[in-house]
Amino acid sequence: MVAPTVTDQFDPHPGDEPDRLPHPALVLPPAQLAGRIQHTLVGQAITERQVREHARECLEYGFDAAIVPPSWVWAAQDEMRGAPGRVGSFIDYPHGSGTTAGRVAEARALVDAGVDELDSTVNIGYLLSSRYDEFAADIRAVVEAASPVGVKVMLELPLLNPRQRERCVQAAIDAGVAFVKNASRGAVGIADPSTISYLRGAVPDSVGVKAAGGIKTIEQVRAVLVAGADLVGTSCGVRIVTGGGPVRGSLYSY
Ligand SMILES: O=C[C@H](O)COP(=O)(O)O
Repeated sequence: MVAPTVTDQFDPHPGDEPDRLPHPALVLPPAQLAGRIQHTLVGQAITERQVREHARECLEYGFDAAIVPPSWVWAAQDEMRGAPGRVGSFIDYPHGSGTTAGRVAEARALVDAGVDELDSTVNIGYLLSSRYDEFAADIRAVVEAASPVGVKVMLELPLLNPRQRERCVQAAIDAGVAFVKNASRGAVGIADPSTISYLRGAVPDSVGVKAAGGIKTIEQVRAVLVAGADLVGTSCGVRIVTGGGPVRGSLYSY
């Protein structure tokens, strides 16, 4: 599930000294970074028409996956039937304050529905209450329920102090997550390169890093990829790769 790094797929001058080359994320045109973007549709009033349009956009621009609300996975899958696109969804979004039993049931239902990708909130309230065992057990339960689909956990790092960040990341690693993600959405905090770089340094190479939260420009995408992100989650994928289109996203809708 861990994607190869951007560097793996780009060698503009074979034989040159690698350290003399700019990072590929800085020089590739926006359309060629679409494969790093998880095209995300979140919100309270999402309609079938929007989900189907979102799935078509995923195919048209070559995004890594279309991420849609749990109840709409079937519609995205239907729209992408026969095409190589991948469909993902999210668990207990956006707050992560549901019961472990409910989150486990949601994970199982989504896996049974055939999702390719799963992002999960974590119960950050447990962590902030120093209930570390409950916090870790909840992540483990979701990871086990989702298997064999890997889980990306949204760690809500902007809400945590440095010690809490360490505990949070370690619990995710110990639970066997596939990816760590800095935050669930822009309303929690805008993804910034220093946080992504922290995450990249805190997890082993076998764990991917996804940057998300208020990413609305190609410059932001380039910056988080250079900082070590493997994937970028954003509600503004089309705008980012085309330079036009509406600004969307949880930053404004929550
Ligand atoms: O993983 C993707 C996030 O939900 C997108 O956050 P955003 O709505 O702030 O772009």
